[in-house]
Amino acid sequence: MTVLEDIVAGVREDLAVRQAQTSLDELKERAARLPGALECCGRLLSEDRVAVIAEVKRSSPSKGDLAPISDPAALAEEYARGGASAISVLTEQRRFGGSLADLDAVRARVDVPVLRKDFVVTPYQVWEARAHGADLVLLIVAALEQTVLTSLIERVHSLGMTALVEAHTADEVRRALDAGARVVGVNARDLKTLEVDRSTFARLAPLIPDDVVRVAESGVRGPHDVLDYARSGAHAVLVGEALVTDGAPRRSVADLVAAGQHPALWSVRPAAQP
Ligand SMILES: O=P(O)(O)OC[C@@H](O)[C@@H](O)c1c[nH]c2ccccc12
Repeated sequence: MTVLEDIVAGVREDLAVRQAQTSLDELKERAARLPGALECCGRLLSEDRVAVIAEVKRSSPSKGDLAPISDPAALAEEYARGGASAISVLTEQRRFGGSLADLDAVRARVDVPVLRKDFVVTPYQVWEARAHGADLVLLIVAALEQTVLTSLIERVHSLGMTALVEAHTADEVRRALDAGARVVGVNARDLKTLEVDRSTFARLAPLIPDDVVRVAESGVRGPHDVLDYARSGAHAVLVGEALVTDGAPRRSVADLVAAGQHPALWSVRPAAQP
């Protein structure tokens, strides 16, 4: 069994417990009472800077506990003040220590778009995301059959949210695009082995057309990695560990945002020139 299969098996067990507690109709009623999801593609596609998506991440299967996050909403607020374009909240419990309560807390505090980061394999989880105020939902190509991927993307979009469709290989990028993804994330980490290879984004980005948002995920240690990803065509970067393990999240995000506006990017991003 790969790490990914193992995680998804645990997610399905936890999901069965929640489904027994909260019916789909209840989720739909909750979702109907909320303001609509925020538009995300335009924000992330802005041509004059690289958008930073900052992640609330307590632990990871590869590193174990990363940081004690006593107040996820306060952390998210610091990210937003530092200039984050969106906040990613891990809601997977067993390996990442997250929860829907973390998503609720963050949603209540910030005005920027919020991403539900989990191993979504059923429409119920998409409704959950919306009922808890998410604007974006992660869908991992490697965890989904093509027909399921296509229908989950349609479901996310039909609820007014945006799907961040994650790929790690050329074949997965093609599947994401075939399935209708408007935002494609290239994860430098192979979820089957947990190994990180930062060159993955540069190899796969050319397969993603310009009107699709290209997100570089994982492995950003600091501003130089943002610059590298941006030079390879990233519209946005998704950063977790480096932000939660450093004591100054607002400044760290601001440094990444500044790197994404660096003059060295003017040649690859003509629209950024003054
Ligand atoms: O902590 P990092 O290396 O900055 O990575 C963040 C994010 O990309 C990573 O958490 C992630 C990317 N895809 C995922 C899918 C599930 C869980 C987690 C992830």
